[in-house]
Amino acid sequence: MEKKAIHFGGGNIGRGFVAEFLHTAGYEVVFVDVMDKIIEALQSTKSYQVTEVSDEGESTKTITNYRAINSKTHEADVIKEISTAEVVTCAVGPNILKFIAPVIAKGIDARTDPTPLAVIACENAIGATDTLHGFIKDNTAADRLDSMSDRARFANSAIDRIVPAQAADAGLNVRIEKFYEWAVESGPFGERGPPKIDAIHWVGNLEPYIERKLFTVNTSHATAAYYGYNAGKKTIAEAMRDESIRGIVRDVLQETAALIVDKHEISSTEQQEYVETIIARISNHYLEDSVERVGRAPVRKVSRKERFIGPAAQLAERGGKFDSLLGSVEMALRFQNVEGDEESVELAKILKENSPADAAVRLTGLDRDHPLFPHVVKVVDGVQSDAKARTTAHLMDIALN
Ligand SMILES: NC(=O)C1=CN([C@@H]2O[C@H](COP(=O)(O)OP(=O)(O)OC[C@H]3O[C@@H](n4cnc5c(N)ncnc54)[C@H](O)[C@@H]3O)[C@@H](O)[C@H]2O)C=CC1
Ligand SMILES: O=P(O)(O)OC[C@H]1O[C@](O)(CO)[C@@H](O)[C@@H]1O
Repeated sequence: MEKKAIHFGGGNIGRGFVAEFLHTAGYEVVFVDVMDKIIEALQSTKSYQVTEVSDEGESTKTITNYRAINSKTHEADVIKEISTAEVVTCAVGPNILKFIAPVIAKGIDARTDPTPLAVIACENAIGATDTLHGFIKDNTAADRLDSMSDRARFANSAIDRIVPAQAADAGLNVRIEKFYEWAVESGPFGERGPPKIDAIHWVGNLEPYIERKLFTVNTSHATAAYYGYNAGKKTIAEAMRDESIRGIVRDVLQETAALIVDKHEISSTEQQEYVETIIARISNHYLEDSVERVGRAPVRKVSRKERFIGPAAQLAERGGKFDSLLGSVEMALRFQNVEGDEESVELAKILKENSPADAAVRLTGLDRDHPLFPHVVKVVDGVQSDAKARTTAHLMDIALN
């Protein structure tokens, strides 16, 4: 029988990365999404194209052998598919995991296949599969929990490929960078071993991979996005052409490199080479990547385990330098009320309605006695004071005219 993988989220990374590699590995891919437009497009086509863009030119692959189900309207079909699949992946965004968990839980519960399902969340977050697993357990009957590992195994992953927003007329086709990295824990699959997916680099310990990726790629990318946005730049490539922003990105990466080299078995030479690769990748002018896309969801991005506070907190605990990271936090806090980004509206509200210390707790989740906390409060205070000064100036303007 043909191998089958169920993938939640038919968006950019879903179509342009996960499905591409599942397809190459010989899987039939069943996309699950809640967006009618994406589902209808996937149901009414037999193929779409993934085009890699780099200095070396363009190369296109055709993806076929897929189906699509709308989980909003056809939940029972999704459950049935999961009950007979080998793999479930998702790329829906870390905040959506709780919404896809109930249907996955039902699909897992309905399994009779002796080989456990492999569940791999492909989100930009530390321990995203563990988070999903937690929600799945919450949606499983208590008397079925002990035997769940007979029906499913859960492996965390680190996923890296820049897939910008696509042109309005692109349809299902995706333009992406050539570079990719997909590291997944092998341990959860035990003696039976993980599924055969050649693009995956199976690793015993994921922490060095996910921390190196999140605290280098995503820290630098988001730094360029927030500084770029506040300087009126349109794209990441444009921000990176600005010498001062490029210098700041390098300063931030020096701080995270110190942590990565100190904490993991990665030499400073190796980390420096990685940094150079990442700077070249995020400067790629072949990808039209807007500062708004890369800066999206600022509340998530300033949270405790994420790309700025995560490394800054660890550096503060180790007596390291973290002031450039605080600069990125400040710029992230200034990413407010951006059109189409709900979290940027929520961020503005939190900053308006709370004292500096309370806003710092709500946004970063840092304990008040953490060594980083007073530094973050100072940054929050500065951003709030600027906002108040701008409001006062605006009101005076209205009164005078
Ligand atoms: N775009 C990129 O360069 C990269 C993105 N990622 C991660 O991949 C994830 C997805 O990112 P993108 O593909 O860029 O976003 P996207 O917005 O293009 O795709 C997300 C998809 O999830 C779908 N979705 C939302 N709620 C759903 C639900 N309840 N059930 C099923 N589908 C649902 C959306 O309709 C959309 O099609 C995020 O966690 C992101 O951090 C990771 C590495 C690179
Ligand atoms: O939703 P997030 O965390 O911004 O995830 C997407 C990010 O991941 C990256 O692909 C890096 O792997 C960036 O291109 C992109 O900004």
